[in-house]
Amino acid sequence: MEDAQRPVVLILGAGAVGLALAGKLADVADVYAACRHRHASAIREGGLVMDGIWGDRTVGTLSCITGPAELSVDPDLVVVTAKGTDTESICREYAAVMGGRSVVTLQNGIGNEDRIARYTDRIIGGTVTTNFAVVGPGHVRVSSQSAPVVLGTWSGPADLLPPAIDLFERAGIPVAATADIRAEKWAKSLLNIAVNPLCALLSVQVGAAASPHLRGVIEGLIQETYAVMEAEGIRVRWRSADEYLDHLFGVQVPDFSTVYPSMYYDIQNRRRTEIDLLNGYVVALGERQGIPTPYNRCIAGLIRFREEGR
Ligand SMILES: NC(=O)c1ccc[n+]([C@@H]2O[C@H](COP(=O)([O-])OP(=O)(O)OC[C@H]3O[C@@H](n4cnc5c(N)ncnc54)[C@H](O)[C@@H]3O)[C@@H](O)[C@H]2O)c1
Ligand SMILES: CC(C)(CO)[C@@H](O)C(=O)[O-]
Repeated sequence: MEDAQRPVVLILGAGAVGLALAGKLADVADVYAACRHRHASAIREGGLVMDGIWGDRTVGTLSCITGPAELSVDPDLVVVTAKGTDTESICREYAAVMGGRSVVTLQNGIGNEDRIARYTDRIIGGTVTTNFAVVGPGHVRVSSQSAPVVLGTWSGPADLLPPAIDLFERAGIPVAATADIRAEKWAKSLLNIAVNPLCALLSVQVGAAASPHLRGVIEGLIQETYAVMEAEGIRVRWRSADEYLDHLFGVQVPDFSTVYPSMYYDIQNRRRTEIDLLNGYVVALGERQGIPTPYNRCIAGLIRFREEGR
């Protein structure tokens, strides 16, 4: 980044995660948020309203754009926070801006970095284990957090990562670097595979995962995911499905017990979900490896049924 003190950051697909991030980064960077008209007009009029654990405040210094023609500067860093269903379309729309730039993705699921790689070869993969929700136009809430943001180089030179870590740190966002971002993406996906589709299907908060009625389903989802990860040579910090399930039920479910996961809002708002990047991805890899994945296949089928608006 040219000016380490006040870089220019472009957030692509600013909704719950992207607007909250933009609000924090605006303290230390000139931030442009590519978002929809309803957010852009509310923020231009009254600023971005944030509440929750990242602070209650109104941010008046955030610039919103609704298309690349409105961007008058060259960003030092691009951060993709669109849903995985929109990765391809938003990258295509902003292709001229992304070319050759350093791009961070904070999206859930597996496969976004490979799509972004069609537009730049300087990619930082990331995970964010925090709950964000859109309260209304130009208003976001950050409710709970279970781990720092984790960033790691996906492709590109060794000097790509430190400025991004430094930027997040200066903005007051808890962040850690990893040498194995591919494993980290899977480690984060375990939580989303376990709770996102169930909470979306049942219209319940994450705490419902502790119910003994759901426990067997979640165990099945995670055991299958571990079998597929093992066949693919992916090793995460929890060495076995049981070790992860202890963390899930002992730490993550309590941390997020009173919030809805992002997929819940997609089903409520009749939008496509990220199921193909989560449970659907496990099913596809299972087919490739000859590993049966009936729990994930069932859950993915139920979500696809709901995506059809039924
Ligand atoms: N919400 C959470 O708590 C949470 C936590 C961790 C990770 N994530 C992940 O972060 C990503 C974003 O999630 P979210 O909850 O912020 O989703 P969101 O739907 O609230 O925000 C994405 C925004 O991008 C906008 N968008 C899409 N294409 C666009 C375009 N071409 N131009 C302008 N705007 C465009 C959408 O309209 C939407 O407002 C997902 O991968 C999600 O799984 C979410
Ligand atoms: C951490 C998480 C489950 C909490 O909201 C998030 O990844 C989500 O909503 O997808």
